[in-house]
Order: sequence, then structure tokens, then C-alpha cells
Amino acid sequence: MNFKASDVVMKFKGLTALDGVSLDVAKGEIVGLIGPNGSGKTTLLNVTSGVYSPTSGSFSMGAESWSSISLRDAARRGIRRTFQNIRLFNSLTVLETVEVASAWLGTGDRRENALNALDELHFTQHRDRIATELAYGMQRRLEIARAIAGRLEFLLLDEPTAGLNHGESEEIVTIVQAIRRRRGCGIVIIDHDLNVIMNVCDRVVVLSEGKVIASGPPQEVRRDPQVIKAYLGS
Ligand SMILES: Nc1ncnc2c1ncn2[C@@H]1O[C@H](COP(=O)(O)OP(=O)(O)OP(=O)(O)O)[C@@H](O)[C@H]1O
Repeated sequence: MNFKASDVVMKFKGLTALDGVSLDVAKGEIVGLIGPNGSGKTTLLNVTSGVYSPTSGSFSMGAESWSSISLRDAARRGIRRTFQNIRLFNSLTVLETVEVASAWLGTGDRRENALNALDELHFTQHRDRIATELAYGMQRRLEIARAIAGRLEFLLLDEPTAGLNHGESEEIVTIVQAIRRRRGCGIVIIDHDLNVIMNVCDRVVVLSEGKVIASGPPQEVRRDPQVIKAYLGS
């Protein structure tokens, strides 16, 4: 389903983190969201996924529209996300970790959803390991498995390659492409690694001080003088 955010404003007391941001993501499209630190990228994911209610603006997906939504209702509609910092429960296995996420959704068979998500990420052989004991790169993959268990219409990835080496980042790129191919969902990916963004995205949206300053194919955005000035540098 196509997703649309229209004219979204998010104010935190005196600070305007999003200043009238609109974003369209088509079914099956991968959009990169880049911009300087503090430009509003994570805030846009937060208001889209129901972590915060925006000050104003609206959202729609398919035939449904809303101005504010809870995290769980967003997830039930298939708007799923990962977080910049991985938060895993102590002592749960990999399978249990994904099952908890799937149970929280409250729809479908939680075990079946969890097993399918692990299978999709080639993680099945690790299902009985304690999640917190996995290597960091694998924890990052587990975070994605958790976000795709069950209904998935629109996936938001917040810096999925943070802290990973080049090879591990390439794996994430492959995983993201496979998810799009299999599920046909729209995907938004925030990443500071421009190689990842250039490799995986159909389109790049650039935020600066809470506003969209550019949007277009990766190679075009890369040459945009405003983007170079605000983010890429010379
Ligand atoms: N819960 C909050 N309370 C107050 N201010 C916030 C809150 N969340 C974000 N902000 C502020 O909103 C602005 C945008 O932050 P945001 O985290 O969205 O930026 P970002 O582009 O994701 O940055 P980074 O690349 O560093 O992750 C920042 O000035 C930040 O301090």
C-alpha cells in the first residue's frame, strides 16, 4: 500500500523538529532519509510509527487516514520499525524475542510469524541462542526480524548499519532488498553510510532543520548544491 505523510509538524516545547514535512512512499519503493544530526529524521519515524503524536499534519496508507496513531495500532496496520539502539530482553532466546514482538501485535499465529521472519533472514539455525549473547551484527539482524514478523506494509529502518563493518553493512543491504522483493512493502531507511543509501534506495529525501530540502534519485540528490552545502560537504 502507498504511504503518505502530509505537512507534518512536530514541536518539542520551543523546538520545531519537523516543520511541514510531506513524504510519499509507493508500495515496493525504498526511500533513503538523510540529513545532518538533529535534522528530524528519527522524529519523522517516531511520528509515523506512533511513538509521538505530531503537533499537526496527517498520514494515510491505502484507503485509511489518520492524524495520530498509537504504536500498536500503527504496527497492526503493518507500519513496522526498528530502533537506532537495539533493546533486547535478557535471557530470551532469538525465537522468543521475535515471538514476543509478534505476540504484542496480537494478530496471526505468533510462533508461525516468528519462524517465518527468522527463516526470511536466514536466522533459523540460531533460534535457540540467547539473543543478548549474539554478536552485535547479528543483533542488528534480529532487530529487523522482529520488525517483519507478521503483517508488514511499510518498514522504517533507523540506522540499521550503525556500528557495523563494511561486510556486515552489505549483508543488511541484501536483506533489505530481499524484504522488498518478498513482501512488496514500502521501506524508509535512515543511514549515515552513504554507500548503503546509494546502493539500496530508489529515491533519497534530504531533511535539514526539519524541512525537506531535496528529493530524487540518489545520483541526482548527491549532486544537488543545497544538499552538498547542508549535509555532504564539498
Ligand atoms: N523527545 C524529544 N524531546 C525534545 N526534543 C527532541 C525529542 N526528540 C528529538 N528532539 C529534538 O528534535 C530535533 C530532531 O531530532 P532527531 O532525533 O529527529 O534528529 P535526527 O535527524 O534523527 O538526528 P541524528 O542523525 O543525530 O539521529 C533535535 O534537535 C532533537 O534534539
